Amino acid sequence: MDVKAAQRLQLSAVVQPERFGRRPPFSTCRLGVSREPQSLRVFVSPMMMRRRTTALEVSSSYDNISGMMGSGKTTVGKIMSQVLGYSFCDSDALVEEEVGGNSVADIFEQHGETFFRNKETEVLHKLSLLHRLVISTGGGAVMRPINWKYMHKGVSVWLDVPVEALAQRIAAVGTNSRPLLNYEAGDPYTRAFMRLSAIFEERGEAYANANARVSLKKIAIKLSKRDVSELSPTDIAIEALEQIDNFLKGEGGGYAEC
Ligand SMILES: Nc1ncnc2c1ncn2[C@@H]1O[C@H](COP(=O)(O)OP(=O)(O)O)[C@@H](O)[C@H]1O
Ligand SMILES: O=C(O)C1=C[C@@H](OP(=O)(O)O)[C@@H](O)[C@H](O)C1
Repeated sequence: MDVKAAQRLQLSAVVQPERFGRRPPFSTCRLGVSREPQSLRVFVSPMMMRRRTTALEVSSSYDNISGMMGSGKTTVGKIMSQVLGYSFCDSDALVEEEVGGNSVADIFEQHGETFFRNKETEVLHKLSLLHRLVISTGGGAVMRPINWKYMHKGVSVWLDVPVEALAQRIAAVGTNSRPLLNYEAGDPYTRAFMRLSAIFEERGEAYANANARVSLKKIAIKLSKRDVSELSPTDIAIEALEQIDNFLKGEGGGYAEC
């Protein structure tokens, strides 16, 4: 994170902006690290556009981010982990590690989707036993109820990004690493758009199981941006942290939405 972005977050003494320049951007996790006490609390004073300095008290020490492929779970999750001083985990990367370093695309090709999904569930189970983590889950993790059992051990955040924006991002980077997207004909944008629309149709309700929904359309309105493409990952991370804060303050009181 650059210094300017850190300043916008108005980080407290606990998370010093100047530390961002010297530390690696985030620390990654490995499965099997020892547990830390659940009571450990992190106090951050980020925020916000309204120049309000709020103490964000994260009493849950495990946050997971869901959302469609390309929604920015990894990009935004790394920023969140840095702000919170947590480790960052990408569940896809852990599945790859468990399957001997094969890429997700190779795992799909060699073993099939069910094998991948079983490994993903195993990884989410293991991660749910750890603390002080921000986890970027694979986009399809929301489909299995058993995964929600694990994801609800912490606070879950849904990054809700319009399909058009997802398709633009994915068309820019290609579909090679995302096996569910790479077999439609047509130009890269149309291909991604068609597949993502169909997948979102199937999954929309499952994403809504998250504790907090971070809608990029709503953030764009709030920040007077013309379009969600004008939002930076930091804008989105800030909103996600605020939504977590809202959820924790009203815990038991339902869904947090921006
Ligand atoms: N807010 C954003 N604006 C523009 N591009 C973004 C944004 N967030 C992520 N991206 C880009 O979109 C692509 C997918 O992001 P990534 O974080 O890998 O998504 P996910 O982990 O949800 O699949 C990457 O190329 C990333 O640089
Ligand atoms: O949506 C999905 O079903 C998938 C999303 C991918 O993760 P990302 O969302 O990180 O791309 C990866 O887990 C796999 O390709 C399947």
